[in-house]
Amino acid sequence: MNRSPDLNPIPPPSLRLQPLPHLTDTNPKLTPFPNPIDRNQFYRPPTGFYVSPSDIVLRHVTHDLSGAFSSPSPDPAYHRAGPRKNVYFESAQIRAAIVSCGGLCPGMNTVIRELVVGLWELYGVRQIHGIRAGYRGFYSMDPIPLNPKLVHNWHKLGGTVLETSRGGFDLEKIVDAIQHHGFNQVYIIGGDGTMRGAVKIFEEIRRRELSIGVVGIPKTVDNDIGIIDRSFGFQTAVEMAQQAISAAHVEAESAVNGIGLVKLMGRSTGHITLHATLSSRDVDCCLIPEMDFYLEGEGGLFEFLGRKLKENGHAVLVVAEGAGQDLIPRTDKQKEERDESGNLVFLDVGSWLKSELKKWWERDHPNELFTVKYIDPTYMIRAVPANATDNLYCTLLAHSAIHGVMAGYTGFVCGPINGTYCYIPLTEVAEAKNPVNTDDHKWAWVRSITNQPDFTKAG
Ligand SMILES: Nc1ncnc2c1ncn2[C@@H]1O[C@H](COP(=O)(O)OP(=O)(O)OP(=O)(O)O)[C@@H](O)[C@H]1O
Ligand SMILES: O=P(O)(O)OC[C@H]1O[C@](O)(CO)[C@@H](O)[C@@H]1O
Ligand SMILES: [Mg+2]
Repeated sequence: MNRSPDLNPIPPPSLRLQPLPHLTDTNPKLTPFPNPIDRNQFYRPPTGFYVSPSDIVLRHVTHDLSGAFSSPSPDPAYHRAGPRKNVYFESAQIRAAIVSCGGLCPGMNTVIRELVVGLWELYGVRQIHGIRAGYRGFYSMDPIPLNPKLVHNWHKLGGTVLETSRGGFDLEKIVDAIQHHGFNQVYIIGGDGTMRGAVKIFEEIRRRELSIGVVGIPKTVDNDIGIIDRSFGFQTAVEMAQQAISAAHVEAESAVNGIGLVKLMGRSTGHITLHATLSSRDVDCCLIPEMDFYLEGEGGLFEFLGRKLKENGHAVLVVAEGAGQDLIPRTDKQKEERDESGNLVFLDVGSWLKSELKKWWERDHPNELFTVKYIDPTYMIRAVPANATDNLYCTLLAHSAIHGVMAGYTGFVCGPINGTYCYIPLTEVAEAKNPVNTDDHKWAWVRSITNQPDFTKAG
């Protein structure tokens, strides 16, 4: 790790600045150049335009002055993102590669577009290539040359024009292909799995002592990546989920003993479900993977829904796809089933709940009307273009990534921490998870809105 005070300054003892890998760690002979933005007619950098390595962002901005909850270890701090006075690449020598991996997320195309436009306009890069269909595309398909004209309207499109895939991670073949094509900047857009793969690519590139910058741009509609404030596309997805919840509410309200059931994305985290619940106010019960629940008996889901139907005549239930997976009966084959990336394949908690609800009602209220309307908007909430806020976020992310790579940093991720864009070591992001904290005020707020049980009594 480059400990030169120029690149990784020594912070005061109360802070722990997370050092960033730099190309000069493995190639100390690399020399910096003045940033070509100096010559950019639109920017003409004013004083204070460039960010210096001593500009840092604190991970925690809230502090307890009483000291009751203060931690004895120093607070983590991160390098602030932004253009640096010096860069480690000559524009004409740059060959950049952009790849998108994993599931879709609103804003992927915006990030790609802005990487292309930013590299081209800010730094005069002309060799920019898109890698098709995720990691496997490095070694199995020809790269696509990209330019601002080609990508100019991509931010209006959902999905990823470059295409994406799961699986296909072959480290040797990927790094061989990066070398073969002469790429010296690699921009990797993806979720937690992608970031774990990016760490391996970064480490292999270091092992081979190649001067190639690797940056991860965290993409996860589930918002399951830690440290950063939130992932791009998440807000768009929450907004889309509102439509499904509203429809479920209308359907439930218009039936006798109507239940509106909505399943939302969220493999291991319930952020979409939680935020959609809090914004909608139509939800009577919110089930997330971080919280166990049970159906029968005192304090169970059926008892609660029965009470809601009696009081209001209808109820709306929103469930994250990863919730209740332990309750759904599985065959031995289903227990082993994984997708191409090794993620466990989930059973449909919505269909299962719908069928269990019907069985319960027929058993306990055989002569009363009852309706469950199940809405599964799964792909609709992520296959849309980003909203305005997410679009802006994607642009700033892409530009932050470019500035960091140009400055010679590598093996890092960019993202907002407390509203300020930062560079975070890739290894740290690949390990950090972001579960919903069911002990904090937000979850308490959900429970106060819904009055749902805490499911702590034995089922
Ligand atoms: N531990 C790992 N090491 C190397 N590569 C990995 C690892 N985990 C996942 N990958 C690769 O990363 C890519 C994307 O992984 P995955 O399908 O899990 O999606 P993701 O990046 O987590 O995105 P999301 O979950 O948001 O859809 C795949 O090509 C997969 O093979
Ligand atoms: O069907 P696909 O493309 O594998 O994606 C589904 C998964 O992708 C995600 O959106 C992100 O991991 C999960 O919520 C969901 O389980
Ligand atoms: Mg994932």
